Amino acid sequence: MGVEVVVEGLTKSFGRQVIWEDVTLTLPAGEISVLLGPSGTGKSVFLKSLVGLLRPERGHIWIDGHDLANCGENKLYELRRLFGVLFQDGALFGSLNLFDNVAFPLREHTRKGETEIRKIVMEKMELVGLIGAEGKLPGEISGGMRKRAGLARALVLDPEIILFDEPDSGLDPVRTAYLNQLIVDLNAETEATFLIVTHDINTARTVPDNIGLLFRRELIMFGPREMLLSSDEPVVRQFLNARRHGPIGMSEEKDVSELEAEAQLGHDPGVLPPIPPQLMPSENRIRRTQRPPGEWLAANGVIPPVNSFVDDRGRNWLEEYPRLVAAHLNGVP
Ligand SMILES: Nc1ncnc2c1ncn2[C@@H]1O[C@H](COP(=O)(O)OP(=O)(O)OP(=O)(O)O)[C@@H](O)[C@H]1O
Repeated sequence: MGVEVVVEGLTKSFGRQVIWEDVTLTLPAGEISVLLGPSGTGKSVFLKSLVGLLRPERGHIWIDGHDLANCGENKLYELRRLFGVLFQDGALFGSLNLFDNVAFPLREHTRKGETEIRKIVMEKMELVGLIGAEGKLPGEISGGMRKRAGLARALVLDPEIILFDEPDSGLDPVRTAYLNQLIVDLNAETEATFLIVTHDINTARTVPDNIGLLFRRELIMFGPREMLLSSDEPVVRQFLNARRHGPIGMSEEKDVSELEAEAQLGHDPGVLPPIPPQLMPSENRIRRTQRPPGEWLAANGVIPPVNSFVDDRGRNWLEEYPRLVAAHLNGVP
């Protein structure tokens, strides 16, 4: 089971440029969270801060009772081993084949022998669907395969927390759909705590248990998927509807006069589309941390847009989900 990550009052600046201030959130153990935000709002800086590659000025990152933001180098080294990170381009060594790339952390950080290393590498290659490609160099394979190889390498030390920096960048929509399914399946399999930075709205709407949004140097909102997907907050609606109209401007936030001019022209960030069902693991499995659809909405008295939770086969997951759970309890595969 993954570990909980509690971020408290975190602030990061470079010189006089404040990137974000007073960020507070909890990544619940074993759950999938997504972090959204316009370009340049510091999402990558946030991921790097979580693994201790950057040191924030203020605040805490609590993991297993240790404050990663304020600990010494030895403790930091130990805590870092809880993490697996998938960097944007896979961050593979160009001169090593995929096998050696994936084996690298094992050879570097463990005393395991080559037989055991081979067993672990092949197991992870199989998880990401790369069996047969071990001998290829990163330059000989597609971007999607490089991402999967990067993912196999991120998994190789059995991390409790996995960070994904734009796993879908540069992928076509079909490959993105495959990768999203792989992410959900991996979460079911490993039960690690996941944090995904993405610009892909479909990924954000269907994959996570929780969504956060960075804007104006702060975390505007962080909470259950259904909370964000039913939010009235203009910046949330603008982002999730991918609209020009709303507080987010071309390169920075719009000022009050620009927003007033938009309002006079009747432009707004758009109405909320139906909440899609959450992507389920393959083979009708249920993730241990999965919340039933509609749970947050019902608990908070929020009525979702019509046609929410209906999938492309016309099945309503408010009815389908309890059936699936009942089938599991009865041992039906
Ligand atoms: N090491 C650094 N030194 C100085 N400034 C930095 C450093 N790393 C990042 N920045 C600045 O921090 C800001 C946030 O960058 P970051 O890459 O985290 O944004 P992002 O939200 O991930 O953007 P994108 O969505 O475009 O990938 C940028 O203005 C960037 O120039």
